[in-house]
Amino acid sequence: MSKREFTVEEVAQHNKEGDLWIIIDSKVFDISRFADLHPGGSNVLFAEGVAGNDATDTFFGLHRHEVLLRPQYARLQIGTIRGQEESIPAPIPGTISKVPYGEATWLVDGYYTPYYTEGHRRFQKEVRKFFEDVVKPEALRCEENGKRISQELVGKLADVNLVAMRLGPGKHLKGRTLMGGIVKPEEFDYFHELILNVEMSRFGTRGFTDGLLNGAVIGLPPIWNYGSPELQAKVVPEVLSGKKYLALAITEAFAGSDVSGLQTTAVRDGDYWVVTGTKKWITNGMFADYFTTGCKTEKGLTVLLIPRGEGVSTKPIKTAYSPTAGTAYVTFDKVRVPVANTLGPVGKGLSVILSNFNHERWMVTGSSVGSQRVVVEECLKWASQRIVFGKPLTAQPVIRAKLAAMIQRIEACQNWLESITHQMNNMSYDEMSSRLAGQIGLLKQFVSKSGRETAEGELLGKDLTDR
Ligand code: HEM
Repeated sequence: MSKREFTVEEVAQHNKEGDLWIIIDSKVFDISRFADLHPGGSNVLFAEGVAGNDATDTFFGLHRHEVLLRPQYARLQIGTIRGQEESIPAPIPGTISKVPYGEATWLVDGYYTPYYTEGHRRFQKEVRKFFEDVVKPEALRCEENGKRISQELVGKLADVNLVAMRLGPGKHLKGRTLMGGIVKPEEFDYFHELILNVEMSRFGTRGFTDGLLNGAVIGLPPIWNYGSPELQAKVVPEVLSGKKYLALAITEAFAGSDVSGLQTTAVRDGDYWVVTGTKKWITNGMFADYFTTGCKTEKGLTVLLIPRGEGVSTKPIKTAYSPTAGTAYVTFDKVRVPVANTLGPVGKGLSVILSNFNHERWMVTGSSVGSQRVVVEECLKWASQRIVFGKPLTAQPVIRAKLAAMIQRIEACQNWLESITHQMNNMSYDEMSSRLAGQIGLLKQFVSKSGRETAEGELLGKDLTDR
């Protein structure tokens, strides 16, 4: 950026086509050539009070601050106004938002928490930085172009042991360096994991967040909880190191949460199962090397680990979010799967699948809470900044009521989620399965509904409409 200094009078000379400067918050921009490319049209830039003038208020009434930070626009700045200082500093990536309700209370100065320690705070800082610096640029790109996560990024996730951490506390973390060593494996708890789930959802890239190896996160627990030691020794390291990809294949056109209605069938033939059927909405399925698959057998539901190979085919499903998630329709056509790939007892697949749902559902609520928090922050920022009818949007009571409803929802979700996370920290896997399944299921439903209502800016109940 140029260090040149100008006076207001000097800038005022440049107020015509081919020679157009403006001032935004003490910075001088030469927009002579940009004017024709301006997404808001060139006319507005030649208006009185804009061309050659200080257009700070007009600019911030129409644009997000981030516009000025984009490299193609930042380079339009040619200097600053002598004696003036910037009064609207750009948000610093990775730092705690100053927007009210823009962060969970435990991150805000002056508030207290019974759950998070200094260690969690250090971890959160590191994780936010990692996601901002390492993950965000690719997240934004892939969400847009629909391409799957790159092997290079997967390598970086493996370096910090991201997938291993996203599987929660446990023996699988032993001997691993977590996030550069900021937390010891034996200290890692569900609040650390919650921090990861929240932080990874802050870029508004919903498809990419699922593409960020969610298939492994939900598909691996049945392998290490129920797979043979040989199967675990082969598959777990491949997946955690990012060399192989995994997807959980339960849902079918015939059955979703109604797991007992699955129709994909596995029939024994010597040392093999022969699997035939289809699976739908399989996250990461397009690039998965293995499928943790729910099958119907003569003795009841059974879970099998099916490697991609002869008879396995995947095709993309068009979803409401980005194809970067790799959502697939999977077909198994007489696929021969070694009996050694059976996960858990034959006929006991329902409990293998259902016990896995708790963690998955809890994880989903964490990422939804992360996304909703960002929506609240963005809406508060924009509603304070955007001028309509000569006033900021926040001057309109209906907008304030919408914001209040959003805040009520996010705080309720956050607090319930933290309370359940605290229970998880103090329970065994089996206790969680028996005591928290109801709580977690209800929480997930509540948080998802809240997410939709917040995204649509719904008011709370009918209170206001009735009046
Ligand atoms: C360095 C100066 C400027 C840059 C880099 C810039 C850039 C942009 C960009 C990228 C957009 C697309 C929307 C967005 O991404 O937010 C936009 C829209 C717009 N800009 Fe600018 N702009 C500048 C100055 C101005 C000024 C001084 C005005 C004054 C009237 C203006 C008026 C508008 C309008 C009316 C729109 C359309 C907004 C809408 O559709 O809601 N811009 N501008």
